[in-house]
Amino acid sequence: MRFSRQMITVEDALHRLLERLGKQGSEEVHIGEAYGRTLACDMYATEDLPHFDRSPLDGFAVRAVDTVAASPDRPVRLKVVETIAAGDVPTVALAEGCASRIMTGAMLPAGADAIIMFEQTQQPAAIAAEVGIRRSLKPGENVSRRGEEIRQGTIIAHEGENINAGTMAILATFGYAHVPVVRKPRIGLLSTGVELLDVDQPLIPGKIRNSNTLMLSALIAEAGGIPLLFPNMPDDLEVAKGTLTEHLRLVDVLVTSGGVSVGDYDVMAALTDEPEAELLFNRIAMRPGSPTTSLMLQGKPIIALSGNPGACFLGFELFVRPTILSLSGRQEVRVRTIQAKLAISYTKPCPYPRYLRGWLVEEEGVLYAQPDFNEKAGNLGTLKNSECFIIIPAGGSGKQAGDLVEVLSHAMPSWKVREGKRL
Ligand SMILES: Nc1nc2c(c(=O)[nH]1)N[C@H]1C(S)=C(S)[C@@H](COP(=O)(O)OP(=O)(O)OC[C@H]3O[C@@H](n4cnc5c(N)ncnc54)[C@H](O)[C@@H]3O)O[C@H]1N2
Ligand code: MOO
Ligand SMILES: [Mg+2]
Repeated sequence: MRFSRQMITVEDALHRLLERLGKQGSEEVHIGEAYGRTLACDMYATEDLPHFDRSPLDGFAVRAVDTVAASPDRPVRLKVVETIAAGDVPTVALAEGCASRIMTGAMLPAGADAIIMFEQTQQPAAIAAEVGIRRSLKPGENVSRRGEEIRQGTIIAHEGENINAGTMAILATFGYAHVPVVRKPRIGLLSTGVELLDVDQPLIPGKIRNSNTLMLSALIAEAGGIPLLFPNMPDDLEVAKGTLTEHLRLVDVLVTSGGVSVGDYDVMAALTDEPEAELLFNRIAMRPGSPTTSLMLQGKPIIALSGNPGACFLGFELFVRPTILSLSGRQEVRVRTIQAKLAISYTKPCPYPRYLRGWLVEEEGVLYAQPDFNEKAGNLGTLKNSECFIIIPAGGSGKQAGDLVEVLSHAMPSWKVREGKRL
């Protein structure tokens, strides 16, 4: 199977993987820890919002009927009976000809049905016993009514929603000190290859330092998973079977780097031929990273990324990020693209869609996709500048500068670009 591989599309490969993912349980976290997590159930308004009639202005609470005759030339004079600050409960009900000083956010006194802002009154000092009302008001004018924004019992956030800063605000408003969230998936991570040295080891001929593990660990955490780093694995099939089986007990998904091609020591490819492994895919119509592989072992998915750093990075965005989002309970996990104009021509022919690393530039209101010149799968020096993948479709002779291309942007995640109608 490692040599006679069946090629499938990126979409089919992702589908095969996603349908094998289990469901994560939920946990309660303090709201201070909830940012970026996924809500595990629908949340409801525990009260009306606002939960009392309140003033949106600094001014006077009045009875509109008392102001009917008011004009700038002939202000109506009302007796000031109370000052109400935000947080106070008013103690005096307004009788005919009376007004209360009231601050923004404060509760309306009984009898009041309109608010006039200070600027539209004549009132020399804060302690004055009278106020001149310089215009007439309609009943209800400038009053924030109880429940006008949200009614008690309404759904305020849905299961599967990402908890962003706005969600934090609404959950806090309704008193949710603890929030039910989907448990973060534990993503095991290891690199294969005897050529790999640790970051603190001196270079010796033929060997390289392991850069993929740290890169992937950062990406996993950023995507919302808990990375569990395991030691590098030698390219030995029997060792691999034992080691991976052990690791899989501790994680929800295992991500590996390297050993997926047809080389003599490509251990992850060899593993897919073993009876205990169930192959999901091992050849994808894409460049780089066509040998990216996935298999089930011990009932759990392994995503085996290419060892080439550029291909490894792409494999993460196409397969691991959606896996983490899906396990995190997110409803939108599909890798969606946006359109931009290709900044320079790319004419290298390719039998499969090619994902060029690059970045987006806005020039005079037009979005351009700028490919990196250093796009070989084995190159890693410019990975840090790579903010998107520019998709050059298969066949033909590439794309010309100015042509519209699909772009998969991880700096501006395309899964955050909404589908559907504008308001
Ligand atoms: N005869 C063929 N050879 C290759 C083919 C092919 O179709 N036929 N495909 C090529 C393609 S495409 C890719 S992609 C690579 C896939 O390689 P592997 O996933 O098997 O990865 P390795 O062989 O282990 O390593 C490849 C490369 O990456 C370096 N590497 C590995 N791990 C790390 C790490 N953790 N950090 C940094 N760099 C790493 C490794 O030293 C190699 O240079 O196969 C092609 N070959
Ligand atoms: O597709 Mo490989 O990923 O060329 O390096
Ligand atoms: Mg190899």
